Amino acid sequence: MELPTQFKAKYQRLLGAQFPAFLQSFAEAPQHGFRLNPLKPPAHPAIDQSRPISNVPNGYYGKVDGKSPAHQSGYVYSQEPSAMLVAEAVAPAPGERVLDLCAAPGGKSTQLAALMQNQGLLVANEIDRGRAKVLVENLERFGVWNPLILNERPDRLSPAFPAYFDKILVDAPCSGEGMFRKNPSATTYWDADYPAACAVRQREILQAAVKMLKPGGQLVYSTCTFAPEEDEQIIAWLLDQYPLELVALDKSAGMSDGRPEWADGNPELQRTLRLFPQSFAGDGHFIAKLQSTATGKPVKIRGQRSNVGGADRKEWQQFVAQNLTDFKAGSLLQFGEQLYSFNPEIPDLQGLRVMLPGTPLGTLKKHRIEPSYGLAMVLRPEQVQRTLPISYEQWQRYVHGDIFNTDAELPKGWYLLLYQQMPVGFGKVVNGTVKNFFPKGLRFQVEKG
Ligand SMILES: C[S@@+](CC[C@H](N)C(=O)[O-])C[C@H]1O[C@@H](n2cnc3c(N)ncnc32)[C@H](O)[C@@H]1O
Repeated sequence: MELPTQFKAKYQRLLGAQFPAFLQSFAEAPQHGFRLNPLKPPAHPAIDQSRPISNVPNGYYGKVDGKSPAHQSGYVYSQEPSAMLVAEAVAPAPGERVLDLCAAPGGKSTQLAALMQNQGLLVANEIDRGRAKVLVENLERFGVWNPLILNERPDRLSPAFPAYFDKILVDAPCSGEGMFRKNPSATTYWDADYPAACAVRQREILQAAVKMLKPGGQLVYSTCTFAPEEDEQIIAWLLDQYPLELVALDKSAGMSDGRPEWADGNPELQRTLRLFPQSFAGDGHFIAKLQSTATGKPVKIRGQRSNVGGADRKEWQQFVAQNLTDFKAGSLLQFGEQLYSFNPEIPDLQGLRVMLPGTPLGTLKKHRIEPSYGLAMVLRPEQVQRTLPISYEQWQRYVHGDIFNTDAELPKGWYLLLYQQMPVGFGKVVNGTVKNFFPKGLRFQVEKG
């Protein structure tokens, strides 16, 4: 790979003796990783789990097929190995209010939800609408319960969530130097001034983030760049501007301390974490964890109210009685024909660009409900009255959007389709045929191997 001359000169100066190994790392193949999903009941997809990633309980080196049943049903999530350490640094507890401010495509949000054991409130925001759609798909497939997914600028978000969150992650847009070997085209828009330009945007995002942090809450900031302007220098600025202090991050073999000498010399900057590809098997990353030392009372905000009328509520209750067992939705919300379960802790959504207010339950049709894919993704097989095990060939037909035949004796109704015990979506059985309800926008063809 051809690295920009000024990039090489900069890191030769900063890294000194470590520079040759750093440079050599760009010639090596990028690492791949995946996480198993602890929110889903244990299944045994044939996935090689022989190479665990340090400090990431469900993370492994290796590649998973994006067109496999394990991926489609949300049992695995592909993610770059270094990136997995970020959510581990956030370490949210079940029940907390957590914001992932720059969230798409959703690697860290899915991991945060897993660490929260689907309890509490996860707000995932993404400024870019196209990317926010992918975020919705990924959180839905992973089975995240009642996530609030927004498509907002950070400065428009902060008035809605004043001093609200226990934990905030800012996985900032950055110059992406740490990903050059995975994405060599990123080198073409790099120039010596690019990191400083990125830092301006990072400070704007952080100004909004700090306003949303509860007194005593924690903020994690991460980038996938080596640039001190976007890493230690941003943290030095935060410490200077706000009542925040650095929390030391756990480091195991191959993980490095932050470099105070690359910012204002504050020795506390060593508490941040750097991942260099010459010493850690993953891309370049920087992570810092800050604790608010502010004091103050929580601000009262107006909560979102349920807007579902008696008849539609009854329709949903009837669907539950006829199809589910031991399932409790949160508060109910209706957008158009769509019915959602939402977390009653969320603020009034008026004026916010909402991508998903919670878990999609179904579409309200005349006197019936069509269950959604999102509902299938949060259900365990034992929570459904009728399940239908399907073969690999039937699964291929299902994700392609085709109908397929089944036992002609099966009673008519909604069935949660299971491939090797993994729920893959709903189908409606009518006279020995399984009608396909796999969402049109997600359909794909599995290539013949
Ligand atoms: C490093 S990526 C996030 C990756 C994500 N956290 C994950 O783990 O999948 C940074 C994100 O910030 C978004 N972004 C770009 N400009 C932004 C801005 N001004 N404010 C907030 N987010 C921004 C980008 O669209 C991008 O999705």
